[in-house]
Amino acid sequence: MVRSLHLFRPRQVLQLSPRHARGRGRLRQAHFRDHALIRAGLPCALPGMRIGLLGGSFDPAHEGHVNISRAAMRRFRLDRVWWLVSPGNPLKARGPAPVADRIAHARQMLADPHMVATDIETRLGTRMTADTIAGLLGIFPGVRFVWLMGSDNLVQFHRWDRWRDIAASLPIGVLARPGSQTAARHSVAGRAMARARLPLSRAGTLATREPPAWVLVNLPMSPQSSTALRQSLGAG
Ligand SMILES: Nc1ncnc2c1ncn2[C@@H]1O[C@H](COP(=O)(O)OP(=O)(O)OP(=O)(O)O)[C@@H](O)[C@H]1O
Ligand SMILES: O=C(O)c1ccc[n+]([C@@H]2O[C@H](COP(=O)([O-])O)[C@@H](O)[C@H]2O)c1
Repeated sequence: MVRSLHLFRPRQVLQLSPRHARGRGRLRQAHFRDHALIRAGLPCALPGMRIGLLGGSFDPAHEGHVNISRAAMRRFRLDRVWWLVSPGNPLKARGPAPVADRIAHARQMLADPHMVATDIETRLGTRMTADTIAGLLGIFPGVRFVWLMGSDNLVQFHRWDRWRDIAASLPIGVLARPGSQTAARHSVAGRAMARARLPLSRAGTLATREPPAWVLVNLPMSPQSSTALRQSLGAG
């Protein structure tokens, strides 16, 4: 574990340097003071590995998250899926449960060693996905990251900070969620990225595609949601 990382304040840790603008995409790769130090507290990843990043509040984690992670591994031929348990969604007014509690519960949900629940955003001091991705691209050069999201997230993706830069920086795998596939296809981001959409038959190549590239896959869907779980816990 990286203890000394917490001595840095987030702004000091993440410095987006123009000199680091090269790379696969348009997000400037983050220049961290000490990549080795930060990497020591993160999961291991080697150049060439295909890693899916599932960002979320996980408040709490549920079978729907596990279901799409398994599907993403299989359909996009990923080596790993990392859950990025968010310190707090920038678009959600209500703050989630403490991040340590959410991570502990998320880890209990995961039995597959190829999937890990991480506190990467807490370690990097990032909240905006664009900053998190810039950080990871800088720390893990050569790793083929894929951003994963449920189709409900694509519907409001155009409200995310620098969403076009995110789409230009890594491929995106969208997994069907009940009730939102059509809205996702017709969303602002879905229409803006229409020409970069891959046919389903190419989903297995997603991780090696130059961004922008995305695909929407169907799967046996799970109706689970954290909101419903919180409500049933509240009612209980
Ligand atoms: N049942 C599901 N099917 C498909 N995708 C899902 C499902 N549940 C969550 N996701 C996706 O997982 C990611 C993280 O979701 P999140 O942690 O917000 O869970 P949630 O159930 O959507 O929570 P909430 O109800 O609080 O909004 C998002 O990309 C979301 O679209
Ligand atoms: O960067 C942004 O502007 C942004 C806005 C909304 C959501 N996100 C990310 O989207 C992911 C899903 O969030 P959530 O709360 O719907 O689980 C999570 O990683 C958030 O940090 C990111």
